Amino acid sequence: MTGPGDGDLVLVLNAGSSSIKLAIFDSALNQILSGIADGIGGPGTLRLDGMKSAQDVPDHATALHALLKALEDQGFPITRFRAAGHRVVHGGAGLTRPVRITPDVLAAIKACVPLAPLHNPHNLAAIETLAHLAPDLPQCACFDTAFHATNPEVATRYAVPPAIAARGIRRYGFHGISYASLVDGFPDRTGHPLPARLLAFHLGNGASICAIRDGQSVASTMGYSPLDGLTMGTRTGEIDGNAVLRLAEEDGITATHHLLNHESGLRGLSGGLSDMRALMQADTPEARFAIDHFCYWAIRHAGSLIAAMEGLDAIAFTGGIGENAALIRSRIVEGLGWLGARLDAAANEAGRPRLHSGASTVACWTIPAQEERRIAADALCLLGSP
Ligand SMILES: Nc1ncnc2c1ncn2[C@@H]1O[C@H](COP(=O)(O)OP(=O)(O)O)[C@@H](O)[C@H]1O
Ligand SMILES: CC(=O)OP(=O)(O)O
Ligand SMILES: [Mg+2]
Repeated sequence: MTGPGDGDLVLVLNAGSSSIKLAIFDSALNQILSGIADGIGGPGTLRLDGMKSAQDVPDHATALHALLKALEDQGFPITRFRAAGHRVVHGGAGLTRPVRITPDVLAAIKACVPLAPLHNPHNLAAIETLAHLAPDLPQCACFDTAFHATNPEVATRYAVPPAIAARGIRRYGFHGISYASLVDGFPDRTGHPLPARLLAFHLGNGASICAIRDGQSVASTMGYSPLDGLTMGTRTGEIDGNAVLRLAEEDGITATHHLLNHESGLRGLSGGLSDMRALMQADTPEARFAIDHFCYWAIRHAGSLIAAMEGLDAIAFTGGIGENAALIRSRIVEGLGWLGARLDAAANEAGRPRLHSGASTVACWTIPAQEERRIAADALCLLGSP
């Protein structure tokens, strides 16, 4: 089947820890279609351009195949695309720009699997599935770590001897495609130029904060892997290395890995719920404590990042929680009230772009994450004119 735009369509796949998002763009970056499989690991849903179907999505492979089948049913078989672009969460120290996928790049992404165990395997699986279905399709990768390549060494270095740092034991930072798209989209969304000191909260299943100074990342709450920093859906966030060593000694490495990455965070605190929407509806003391913990640590880490960029001009919220959960935004901004941040309650409830009241000395915004558009733009840039 052919149609308008054939030959210039780019398919973007964004595999997160609990969802796979998909989008199709033409060469002018118009979004032609979007889809998502979410709730992976349980009774999830599949949506393609608003059409929703409940579907059991036990794992990422099932979700990806279901999405590709739904695309084909809509007249978009894989052969219709000029290229595919992927979000790849960990690019290590070497992959700091978007790249065409080659065997060497694939090997470098594989080498980063231990650093992002909840993500890189799914990103790789998406690349390999498409390569199997369409061996001639050019594929590109954009890296969540890349935006943080501008962090000063003092921010990325752990206080370990040089030989250990040389083994790649350092902070990288993640959600960089989201932050890069936030920087790009800020003026259009807000009607204001990018402020000098912007604190960006990417709050989704994974969550982080980034200090953005003059458009560049100077510090992030995430470290060596996407486990560090804030309390997350199923990840601990910051935890003392000696506590990890004790758990590994007593329970073994596999069990400890599973505990820290899959059974902790909101899920561990609440006794089973990792999803913020579900937690906000569950009126139990455990659910309330999990929400308190999430907000408290977001506020505490925010303080550290504000210090790293020597003050604050504006705050931006993005990601599934940041864009949709008015309660969480208001709790976090209240916690930063000592800086002069004040919300307009009605604007916050309505999830408007501008959230701050006239009395606020800090501007507060919601900015939808546009990871897929950014990946498509980078892929088109790499491919050049058709
Ligand atoms: N209306 C809403 N209210 C509260 N939380 C929401 C809402 N919509 C989505 N979320 C939360 O956003 C999180 C998922 O964010 P998302 O950025 O899509 O995840 P991922 O990290 O998998 O990309 C979940 O905790 C979900 O409950
Ligand atoms: C890096 C990361 O945590 O990604 P996600 O929020 O998609 O899980
Ligand atoms: Mg995400």
